Amino acid sequence: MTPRWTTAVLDTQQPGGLAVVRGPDGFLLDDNGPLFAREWIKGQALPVLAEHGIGYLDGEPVYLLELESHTHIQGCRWQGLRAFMLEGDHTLYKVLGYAAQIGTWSREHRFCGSCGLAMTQVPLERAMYCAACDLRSYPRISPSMIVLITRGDEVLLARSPRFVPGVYSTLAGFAEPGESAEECLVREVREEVQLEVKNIQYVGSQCWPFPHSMMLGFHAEYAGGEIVPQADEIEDAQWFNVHNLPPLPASRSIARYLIDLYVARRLGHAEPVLPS
Ligand SMILES: NC(=O)C1=CN([C@@H]2O[C@H](COP(=O)(O)OP(=O)(O)OC[C@H]3O[C@@H](n4cnc5c(N)ncnc54)[C@H](O)[C@@H]3O)[C@@H](O)[C@H]2O)C=CC1
Ligand SMILES: [Mg+2]
Ligand SMILES: [Zn+2]
Repeated sequence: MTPRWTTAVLDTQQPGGLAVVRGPDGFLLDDNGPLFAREWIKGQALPVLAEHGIGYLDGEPVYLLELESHTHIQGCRWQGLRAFMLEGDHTLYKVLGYAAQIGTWSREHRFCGSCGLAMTQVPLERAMYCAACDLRSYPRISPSMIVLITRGDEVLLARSPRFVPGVYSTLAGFAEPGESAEECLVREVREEVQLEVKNIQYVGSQCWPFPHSMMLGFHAEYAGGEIVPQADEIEDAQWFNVHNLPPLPASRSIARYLIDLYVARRLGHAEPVLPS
């Protein structure tokens, strides 16, 4: 089956196609959603910072207009990417998640990080270029590990002060230079709860465009220690029985998948599918 959405670098000199519009408050949307006829929306005198051709949706070319500032358009409103992740059509969320990462990168790479001069878009490549330094900057992706730690019928879940009240999730953290995903896992688990783990198994990965994480999902077994939550980062961490779980993260997150997968295996239920 042909995928409905494929990413591609498109020539912005070509007319036509569809456009998504991103500003400081998320994506623009009207009653038909966040995809606009490109020529029409470009005629609305928007404060466009950058335009990128991002791919094909059902065969139609799709472009991103990244705006300089907030703007009002009659009959339209703004919605953040998280709301599309929670409620929207999955393919549309993939389009917008990709657009958000390209928009963030393009906004943050207008100037060369080495010499400070303005950078230009490289035609037909997803890169910004500084001619003075002969330097290309590509979209940033930040590898992050995420792990479900288990002890028989119990799973270790924790709360960050940033979470929705009541929700508990798996431990996660950004990889640092010089470490493998497994080393990152061992370090983050020690830092966040002071536990030791064994039998580390890679489970799967997920793009997490908030703003540019690549989640590498693992399962690990408890090997020792008492839970000591990290000050400021971890509000609470507990062992929960698989029959008595607290409110969990959104169903499209790999955090939720890691929990659901373990519970399904433990209870002999059908296994969930990892959301891309
Ligand atoms: N898809 C999912 O199911 C989940 C995704 N996540 C994501 O995983 C990522 C890491 O999780 P956290 O616990 O927040 O990380 P963390 O435990 O490493 O702590 C966050 C801190 O890392 C630093 N930081 C921020 N951006 C960084 C970067 N690009 N590289 C290195 N350090 C950075 C900052 O000091 C920040 O306060 C986040 O993007 C988070 O949104 C977290 C949980 C669930
Ligand atoms: Mg963390
Ligand atoms: Zn430069």
